[in-house]
Amino acid sequence: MSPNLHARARALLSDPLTNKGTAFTEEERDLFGLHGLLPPHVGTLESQIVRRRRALEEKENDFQRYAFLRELQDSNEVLFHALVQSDLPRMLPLVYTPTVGDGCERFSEIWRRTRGLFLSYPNRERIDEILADPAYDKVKVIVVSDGERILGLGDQGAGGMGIPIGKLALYTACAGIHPSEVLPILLDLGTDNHALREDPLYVGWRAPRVRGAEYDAFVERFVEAVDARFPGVLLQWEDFAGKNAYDLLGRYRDRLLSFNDDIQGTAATTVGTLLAAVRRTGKALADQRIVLFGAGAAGSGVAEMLVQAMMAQGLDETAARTRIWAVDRDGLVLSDFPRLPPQQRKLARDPAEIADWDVDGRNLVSLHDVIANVRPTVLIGTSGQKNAFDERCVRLMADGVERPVIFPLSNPVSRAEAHPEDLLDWTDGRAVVGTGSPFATPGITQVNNVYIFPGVGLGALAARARGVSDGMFMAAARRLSELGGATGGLLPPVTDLRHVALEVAVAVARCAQEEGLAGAGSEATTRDAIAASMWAAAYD
Ligand SMILES: NC(=O)C1=CN([C@@H]2O[C@H](COP(=O)(O)OP(=O)(O)OC[C@H]3O[C@@H](n4cnc5c(N)ncnc54)[C@H](OP(=O)(O)O)[C@@H]3O)[C@@H](O)[C@H]2O)C=CC1
Ligand SMILES: CC(=O)C(=O)O
Ligand SMILES: [Mg+2]
Repeated sequence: MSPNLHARARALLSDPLTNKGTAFTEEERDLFGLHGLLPPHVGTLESQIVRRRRALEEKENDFQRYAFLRELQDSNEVLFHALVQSDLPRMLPLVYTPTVGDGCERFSEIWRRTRGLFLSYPNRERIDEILADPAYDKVKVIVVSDGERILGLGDQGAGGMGIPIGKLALYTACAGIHPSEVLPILLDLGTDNHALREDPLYVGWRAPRVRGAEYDAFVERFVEAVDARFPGVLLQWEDFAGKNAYDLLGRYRDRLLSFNDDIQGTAATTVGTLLAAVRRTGKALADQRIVLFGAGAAGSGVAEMLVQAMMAQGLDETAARTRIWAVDRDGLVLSDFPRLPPQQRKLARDPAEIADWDVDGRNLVSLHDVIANVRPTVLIGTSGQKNAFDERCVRLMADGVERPVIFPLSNPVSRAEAHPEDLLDWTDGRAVVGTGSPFATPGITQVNNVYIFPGVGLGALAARARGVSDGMFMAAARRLSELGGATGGLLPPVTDLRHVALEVAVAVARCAQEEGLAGAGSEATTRDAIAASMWAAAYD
């Protein structure tokens, strides 16, 4: 065998996109010179899944399982995805929330091999050069984060890379985007997490976060490089802190095929689930009184889409806004607050409206005060504040509302505003409960943007859309709201996420065409064509 063939054999085995491990056939072993590098047994993908599943379950805890799965992904992508797809309810909590939260916090501890791109501030002149690698020629979907607001865990610096990796694993699992077509990117502009900067194991750039004009210039350079290198790519902004999340979405949504998952994906998931929930409670969305706790990127996005959904049910904008109360760090958001972020201005209430409220809070109008005076029918948490929905608030809300709808959406589990079992207990089982992360409590729904983003991305790509509009997210929310019925849940179970992504994709592609953001009636956007384009894990 020539030295070239030896080198190629090793390259084949060490590239996770080409490695098949023991599943290389005898013919492939002859052809690629793999004899001796593999044990003699020739296995199948199915037998490999059994072996890896056994090893996975022998790990002591979920963090070890997460690390095991990450290593598997870095050594054999087909096997990793086949294992994930073989049992989504078991695997999703390991590769995604809640365990991905530990994965980000302990990213430096388990970093082993390259995956995706770290674009660090000191490398800002090299972005084009880094993206030029032919290994990325097929890339269609990018998920990018700067690691500043990872789930409800705050600034995780370079460790935030766990999120783009996890989200893209779901693009493959749910929307069938081939692993060679996805690229996780972490913009490493430093971290303000002092413990990380002082940790000798930290793998990121040890500097305070770059902010202001330099931050903007860096992101601009990144966007220009992406646009030039990957025309038509879909870019998902993920887990940026509130202000940057809004600024970047506003600046780039018309320049790149892009969306912010925390603002728009979460909104569509929540509105879709609420539309399904209110159908069950028998009262229109426009007749609900909705309290949002945590008016950052996710909460404000949810509020704006709720306004749109209520307007579609006949309310005018002013009336729709009167159905929503936003509570943030300083209590009920009021228009006379000195420093209101732009996304909260439209949500702020006039202090005159609450002049005759009975309030406990001394310096602020607390969640409890708002519940006592508003008597909400729906309570949504996007605050990252563990146990903020306490017994006193929940019992008060449930007093007089037959089916209180309560969604503690913050991730991971350690940041959830309430435990679903407590919510059911305090409401005598009457609450309609949705959580951001999975819980074992029967009868609750996981309300997570994984129900939306894979389908939105797939649909936008299939339609070759020029942008991702609010209308496309509304179409996604409406389609999602129709999918749960058959199974008795508000949303379909996690086992159906591929079907959900397909249905959402079809709705999104049609909407793009109707709105003139994509060519009309393309063959590529029929349900059959989109389904046929979805890759299922199997060896070539
Ligand atoms: N289920 C799902 O699909 C999704 C869930 N989420 C979850 O939502 C949470 C928030 O995410 P995101 O909106 O992007 O983050 P942001 O930081 O943008 O928003 C959080 C908001 O909560 C506010 N807040 C902080 N402390 C309190 C408090 N004690 N009481 C009331 N409000 C408070 C923050 O104020 P300040 O800025 O002053 O700290 C901020 O406005 C996270 O836990 C995330 O995991 C997000 C996206 C999707
Ligand atoms: C689910 C998600 O995107 C988040 O918690 O940030
Ligand atoms: Mg997110």
